[in-house]
Amino acid sequence: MALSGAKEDAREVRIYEYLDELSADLADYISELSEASVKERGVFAIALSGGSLISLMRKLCEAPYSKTVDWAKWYIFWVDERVVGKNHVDSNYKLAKDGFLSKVPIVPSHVHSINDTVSAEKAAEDYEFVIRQLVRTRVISVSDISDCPKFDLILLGMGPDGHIASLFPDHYILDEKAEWVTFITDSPEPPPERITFTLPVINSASNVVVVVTGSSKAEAAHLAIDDVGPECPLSSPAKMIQPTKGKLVWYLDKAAASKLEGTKYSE
Ligand SMILES: O=C(O)[C@H](O)[C@@H](O)[C@H](O)[C@H](O)COP(=O)(O)O
Repeated sequence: MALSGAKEDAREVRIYEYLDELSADLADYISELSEASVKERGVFAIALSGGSLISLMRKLCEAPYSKTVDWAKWYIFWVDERVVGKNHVDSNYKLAKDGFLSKVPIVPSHVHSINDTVSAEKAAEDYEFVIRQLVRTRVISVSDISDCPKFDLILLGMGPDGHIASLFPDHYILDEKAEWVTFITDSPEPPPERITFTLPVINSASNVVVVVTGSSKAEAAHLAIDDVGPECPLSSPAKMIQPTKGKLVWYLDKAAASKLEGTKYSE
């Protein structure tokens, strides 16, 4: 049984006792979003993050999804990436390739990883250019209220400090409004050089899913999800996930949800 609570109309919090159950429901939800998007637009543009998210997506590589998902229509992007070689142990591309992409029949030319041969600044610029081209051809949709790309699904993890993508607390790039993709060279967590989608792009997505597990994230989850008023550090990046028109769903395990207020059981 999952706990769930609709905190606001377009925001839902799903809480699971067991990771296997979380993983199964996550696979089911992603496959539903893929089906809806392919039906509506003919494609599914999905942006991945790193961390434990990839292993929690494992059930998508299994039956029935391995056969039922229209993999040929998937286009893969990264919400954030470490500026290291594609074979480097820190590469989010490598993580996704080893744990997910190599196990499902996604068209290799639909996989859009960063240019790993240039500086962080240039990699961000190049990646934004790639995204702009795909917005032009409508592989990626466009927001009707901003000029931002509208990804069909953005998948995020969250760190114990409340960071999402490579948007860290108190960092000046939280205020970045002009760029779609930006870069940092001073990440508080190694490696220091990263590229990341900016908040306006994350908040323009049709769907945002944040997957958070473990007790070390409980306080950050509470601050991000609950209405904590002045207690909340204003710069909690996870609290800034507020899709303008899209739907936000939090997937939490019991440990990560242990400090949440007022969540009700549902069948
Ligand atoms: O590069 C990073 O800073 C991390 O990969 C980060 O983006 C990750 O998504 C969160 O820290 C959650 O990671 P876990 O789910 O593994 O805790």
